[in-house]
Amino acid sequence: MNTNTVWHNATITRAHRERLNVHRSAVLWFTGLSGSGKSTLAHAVEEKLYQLGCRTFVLDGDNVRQGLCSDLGFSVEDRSENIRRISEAARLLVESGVIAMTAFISPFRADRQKARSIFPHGDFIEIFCEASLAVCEQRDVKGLYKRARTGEVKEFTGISSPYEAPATPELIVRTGELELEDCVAQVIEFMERRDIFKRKPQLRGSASHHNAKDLSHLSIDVVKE
Ligand SMILES: Nc1ncnc2c1ncn2[C@@H]1O[C@H](COP(=O)(O)OS(=O)(=O)O)[C@@H](OP(=O)(O)O)[C@H]1O
Ligand SMILES: Nc1ncnc2c1ncn2[C@@H]1O[C@H](COP(=O)(O)OP(=O)(O)O)[C@@H](O)[C@H]1O
Repeated sequence: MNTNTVWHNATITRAHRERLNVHRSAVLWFTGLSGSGKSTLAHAVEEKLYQLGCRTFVLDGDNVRQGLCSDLGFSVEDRSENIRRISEAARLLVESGVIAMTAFISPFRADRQKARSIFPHGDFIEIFCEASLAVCEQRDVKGLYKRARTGEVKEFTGISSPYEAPATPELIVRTGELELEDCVAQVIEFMERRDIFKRKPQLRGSASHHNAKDLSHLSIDVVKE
C-alpha cells in the first residue's frame, strides 16, 4: 500500500460531467452463472442506452481477463482480486460521468458487498441474472460446462466452485426464462424509476424502426438545461 500519496481534487467534478450529460452516472453490476446472460444483457442494455443518448461502457469478464486481470485465475483469492480491480475500474468510470456496466460472475457475496461499499449510496445497482444451472449448462455457450463436468476445467462456478446468489439485489432479471428484449426493458424501466434519466432525450428520425446493430443513422437531440 502506498502511503506517500496525496489525493488531488479536480476542479471539474462528476457533478459537472453529469450536468453535461443528460443522465446520472451509476454502475449496473450484473452477476450470475456463466451463460446466464450477463454479457448479452449488458450489451443489449448498452445499445438501448446509446439510442437514448447516454454515455456508457461495459466491462466484460472475458475481455478484462485478457488485459487488466490477465495474471488472475479462478481460485477464491484470484476471483476476489478480480472483482476488487473491476470495482475500482467501474468507480473511475462512474466518476467520469459514464453509466458503467460490469458483466462478471462475481460469485461471492462478500466480494460484491465490498464492491458496493466503494460507491456512494444508490449508485451501485446489483442485477441478478437469474438462470438455473440446468439452463446455463444446456446453453453451454463456450463448451466450458462440458469440460468442467469431465474435470478438465477446474474450480468451475456452479460445478466445482460455489455461486452465492444475491439475497437482496436491486433487481432480479429472469434471463433463464424471459426473452432478451423483456429483460432489457426491465433494466431500462428500473433505471428510469431511479431517475438515472432526468428527462427523456428527444430522438430525431425513425427510432422505432431502429436496427440495434446499425446505429449510424441515429441522430440525437439532447436538450440541455
Ligand atoms: N473455472 C472457471 N469458473 C468460471 N468461469 C470460468 C472458469 N474458467 C474460465 N471461465 C471463463 O471466465 C469467465 C468468468 O470470468 P469472471 O471474471 O466473470 O469470473 S469471476 O467473477 O472472477 O468469478 C466465464 O465467462 P462467462 O461465461 O461470460 O461468465 C468463463 O468463460
Ligand atoms: N433473456 C436473455 N438474456 C440474456 N441472454 C439470453 C437470454 N435468453 C437467451 N439468452 C442466451 O443465453 C446466452 C448467454 O450467454 P452470455 O451472455 O455469454 O452469458 P454470460 O455472460 O452470463 O456468460 C446467449 O447465447 C444468449 O443469446
